[in-house]
Amino acid sequence: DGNGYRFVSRMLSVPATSSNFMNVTDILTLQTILVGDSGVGKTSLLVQFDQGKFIPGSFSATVGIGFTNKVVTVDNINVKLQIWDTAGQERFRSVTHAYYRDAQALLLLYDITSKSSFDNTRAWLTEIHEYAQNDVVIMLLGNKSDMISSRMVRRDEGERLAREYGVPFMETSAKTGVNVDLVFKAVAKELKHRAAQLPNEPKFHIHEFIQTQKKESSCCSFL
Ligand SMILES: Nc1nc2c(ncn2[C@@H]2O[C@H](COP(=O)(O)OP(=O)(O)OP(=O)(O)O)[C@@H](O)[C@H]2O)c(=O)[nH]1
Repeated sequence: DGNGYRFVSRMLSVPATSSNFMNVTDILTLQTILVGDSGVGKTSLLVQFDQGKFIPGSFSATVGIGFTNKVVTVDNINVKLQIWDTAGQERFRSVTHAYYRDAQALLLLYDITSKSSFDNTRAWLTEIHEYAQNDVVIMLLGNKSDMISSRMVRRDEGERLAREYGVPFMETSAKTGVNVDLVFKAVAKELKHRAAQLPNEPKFHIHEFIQTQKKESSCCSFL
């Protein structure tokens, strides 16, 4: 429909009852896109979310763009997340811009061990504002939170930047899986509530949800 949300109804061999109707027949398809500098861990985050695993030491930069479909259940509704994994390298930028427009959610990653990847989030945000929809859900993610001894960006710096951007923030680790499921769950919940708000359903607040659910690794206050 005009909102860019697609509902797919499947034929059922079992009769739909009021209790199973929403979660069996309706799939809400939502597009999410991962952006950020090359090497921040976009592909690794997606692999961890999709397959629950991390392949260490194998950095092969994404060429162009790829996608993964993953169904998550949110408030009894199956939400199909179509997650686009973009190449961080500059030379693929024009390819990936074309995908911003169709995204309902956009995850902007930096690497907590790389100050430049953090500084570059400003440039990424400028691109996002230029190419993405105005109401796109944006989340700022500081990835590689397991690499405590190499940390170059303090957690409070990430928090401050996210406040400035007016977007939710989390530190994640594609290696250990910390907060990875939560990222996608929060996105799916936010988008589901926007697309299908039931009459008596309380409003969903993504900032509060993340604040209460996220796990925080010990941060290096001496930095
Ligand atoms: N320790 C640690 N290493 C990570 C983490 N996430 C990614 N890595 C490593 O960082 C390197 C780059 O990860 P990728 O997932 O390929 O990065 P990318 O952002 O997809 O890179 P491009 O495809 O070039 O844009 C790989 O060697 C990963 O193993 C993490 O959370 N912790």
